[in-house]
Amino acid sequence: MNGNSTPPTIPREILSLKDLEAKCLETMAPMVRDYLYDGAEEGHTIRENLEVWDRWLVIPRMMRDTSNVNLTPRTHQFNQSWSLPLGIAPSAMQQLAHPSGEKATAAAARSMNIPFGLSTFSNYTIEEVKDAGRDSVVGLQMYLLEGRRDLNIELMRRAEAAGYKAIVLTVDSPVPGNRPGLIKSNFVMPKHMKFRNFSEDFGGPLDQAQDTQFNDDSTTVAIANDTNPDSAAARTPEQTTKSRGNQLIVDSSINWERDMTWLRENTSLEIWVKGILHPLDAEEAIAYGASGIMVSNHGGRQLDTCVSALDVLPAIVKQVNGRVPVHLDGGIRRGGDIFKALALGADFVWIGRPVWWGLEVAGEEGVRWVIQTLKREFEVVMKLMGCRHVGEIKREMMVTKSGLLSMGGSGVF
Ligand SMILES: Cc1cc2nc3c(=O)[nH]c(=O)nc-3n(C[C@H](O)[C@H](O)[C@H](O)COP(=O)(O)O)c2cc1C
Ligand SMILES: CCCCCCC(=O)C(=O)O
Repeated sequence: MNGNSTPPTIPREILSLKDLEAKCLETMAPMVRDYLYDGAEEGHTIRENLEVWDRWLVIPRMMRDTSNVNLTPRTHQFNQSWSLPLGIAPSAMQQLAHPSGEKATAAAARSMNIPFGLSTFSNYTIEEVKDAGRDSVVGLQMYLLEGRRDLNIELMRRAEAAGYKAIVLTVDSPVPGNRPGLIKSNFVMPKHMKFRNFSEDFGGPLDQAQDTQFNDDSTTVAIANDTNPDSAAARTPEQTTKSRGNQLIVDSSINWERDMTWLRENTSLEIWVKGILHPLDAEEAIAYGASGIMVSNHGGRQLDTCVSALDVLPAIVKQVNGRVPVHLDGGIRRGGDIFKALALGADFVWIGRPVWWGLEVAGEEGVRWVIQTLKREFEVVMKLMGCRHVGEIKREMMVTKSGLLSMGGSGVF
């Protein structure tokens, strides 16, 4: 974190999120940097998430009077109107980047009228963050905890009471991904930071990664046995083993039938499903009552070499066919990326890591700068593309390089 005592601002020479990232890396502690950047295994999916956007080229239309452009999403999301089709995805332990952590992020989201999702593993409470972000704080991201569904129920009650709109169930993380960088840097959350949503002083789920991947003791065996689908799926949520005293463990036995039913029975909030990459999983989510779907590979942090969200988006949008909103995250760094995701059918997009760059450099102000920059870039792209509102963004405005070659001399070209 920036150690200056004067209120930090973003230096004038920083023009893009890429510049901000470089600035952030000048001061970010190596362990925090490793946690933020660490992807699964060799980082293929992280790179894919960043490169996929440039495989699509845009074909602009001219002379369409774009003097006034409306950037608001086509439809309300979480029953609210937002200034942009952009939100802040849940990410754990934001105090690592700034002492005000999730409170600063939520306040920035509020000031820009975009939504924010809070991680189960935040450093500020459901109530504190709601207070900082008010109507912008719409979702509580949920990991279902092994043997401690009582804690999940308590979190949901508190989210309901505080006025959250949705539980965002993350389905791509039955176990932490193989994250070697994190192990090498010996990542642990500093002692003075807490998972403040829990009254007990719990250890975090990433300690689990260290145990499962690199230790050779009896605990490892116990967890490995827990991932056996035959034994796990047969248990009720309450029967899942509470493996270790003070450590929160994500339930690796999560499954559609048992857990979506359990969630629907235990909360009045909307249930959104985060981490969908297959059209048939989108279908499962809808069948079990999901109010919305987030196409995501968890920022490349879980399964290496898995597809990018953008590449599978069209197939998922086709499958969903307008029944629920389809959102996307992963690798969004420019206003043009927002445009491309919408052109391929997303209703809304979310960002993860760029928020940490803003937090690190200038706290709440830095996060606001990130949102303002994406907004400004998106607006310019809309104008140059000849789109006066989000409803005018069309699939036909984009082509892949190989698609462009094969179009030579055909159709209107
Ligand atoms: C540091 C960090 C922590 C994260 N923590 C969570 C989390 O607690 N729950 C969750 O569902 N996703 C989590 N994510 C994933 C994000 O919600 C999101 O899917 C991803 O960051 C989007 O990709 P991007 O970082 O390229 O924008 C985390 C991501 C990062 C970078
Ligand atoms: C079972 C995965 C726990 C990870 C918790 C935080 C997170 O989602 C992330 O670091 O990514």
